[in-house]
Amino acid sequence: MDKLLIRGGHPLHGEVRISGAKNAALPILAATLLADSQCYIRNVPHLQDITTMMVLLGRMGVELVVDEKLNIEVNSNQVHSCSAPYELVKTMRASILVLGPLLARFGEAHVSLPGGCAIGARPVNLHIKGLEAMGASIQVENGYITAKAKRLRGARLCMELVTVTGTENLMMAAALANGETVIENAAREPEVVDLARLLNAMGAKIVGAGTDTLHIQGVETLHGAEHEVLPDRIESGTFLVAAAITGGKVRLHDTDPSLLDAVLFKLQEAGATIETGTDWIELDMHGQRPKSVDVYTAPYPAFPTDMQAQFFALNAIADGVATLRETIFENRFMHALELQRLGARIQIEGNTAVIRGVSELQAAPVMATDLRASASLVLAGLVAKGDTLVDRIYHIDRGYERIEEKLTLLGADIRRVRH
Ligand SMILES: CC(=O)N[C@H]1[C@@H](OP(=O)(O)OP(=O)(O)OC[C@H]2O[C@@H](n3ccc(=O)[nH]c3=O)[C@H](O)[C@@H]2O)O[C@H](CO)[C@@H](O)[C@@H]1O
Ligand SMILES: C=C(OP(=O)(O)O)C(=O)O
Repeated sequence: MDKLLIRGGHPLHGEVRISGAKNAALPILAATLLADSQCYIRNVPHLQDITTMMVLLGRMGVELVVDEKLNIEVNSNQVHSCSAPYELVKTMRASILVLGPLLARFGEAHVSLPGGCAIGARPVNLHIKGLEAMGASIQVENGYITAKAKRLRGARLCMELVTVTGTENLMMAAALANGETVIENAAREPEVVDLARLLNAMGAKIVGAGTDTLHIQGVETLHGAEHEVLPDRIESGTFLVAAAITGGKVRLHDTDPSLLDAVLFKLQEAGATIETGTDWIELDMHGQRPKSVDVYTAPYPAFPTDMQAQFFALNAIADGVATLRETIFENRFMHALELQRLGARIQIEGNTAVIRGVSELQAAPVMATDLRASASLVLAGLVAKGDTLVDRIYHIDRGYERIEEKLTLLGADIRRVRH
């Protein structure tokens, strides 16, 4: 099994290109199920989750042609199966995103329940409830969701809580429903907006993406379209923390600073100088140790839960005491125990962690438990004294494209080893 071996102590300097966003590319690939002609998707990141989504679509009969840059041509006119089997869904929760499109276009879907994961229970009850309100008949049996609907009908949906993939699933379903759907308390994440952009290019009538109320006028058919996936704001944030934690200076290209306000404010509070242009961000830490910063996660545009673990690592070596509150997932502090193995001083009570920064971390073997937890261990490894070996990095490969190559370009001493 692959591991990452990191020798800490090298401030990062240089430039790095940011990939397309995993959390936008996944719903976008699922949305191609809705089109009756070819879609062409550019800037797709090269990630394990993308491969899983392509395998899943391929099993249904979707034709995918991928070039060497991972631009993808997708044609879903030969779909012969509306099933998403457990063996694929269990490796990637985002497989649930095929439920809405399959039901809306083909009238049926048989999708494995994704189950919980390390960061929380993550039920999909609100996806199901929304589709039922749109007229679907749904049964949950033997670990599978079986949904049927001759044609979905528009409905007024008031979401009990803000759910990103829930909003995406219902928006895709509503695009082909009969009549108008209104989604209140919708997720405002940039990835939802990117998906709406593709759907509208396919002929959908969606108004309000990026606000908490979506109006979707259903249409009879959707056609193919071209789309460029937006930059990954979480990969961007992770590389900025890598620069900040090591006291370095890094410029990100092909990113979008406007998607990262909450994270950039926190990095400035930690002592970084930040400059931005339309598609670049430069962070300079001037060789200084970061100052502790409090973090409170909440739906966009507040501070993203997907950056909480990275700021945990930053605070572990910062000057001061920080309080981190995780409000989205009930079990997203799994990295804390591993960071403690590196010498971090952490106290946890419920959804709140108090981190007393230490001036130095000590290397140790550590184990990744989920995607962003692995990122936090890599970040800590970049500053820990000695060689940190990060195990179970298949988690990191789900969401970071060639992370060790990109960090090496910035001067980190990191390599993939097989033990
Ligand atoms: C592929 C993708 O885009 N993943 C992102 C998406 O996950 P995902 O869409 O799964 O996360 P949600 O926004 O749905 O989850 C938010 C909260 O709502 C709860 N909930 C959700 C749906 C539901 O039917 N019932 C329910 O109770 C969840 O358990 C969680 O506590 O948004 C999360 C929150 O920004 C991010 O961390 C993930 O990276
Ligand atoms: C939690 C994440 O992803 P997923 O929803 O795919 O598990 C993430 O990207 O941090």
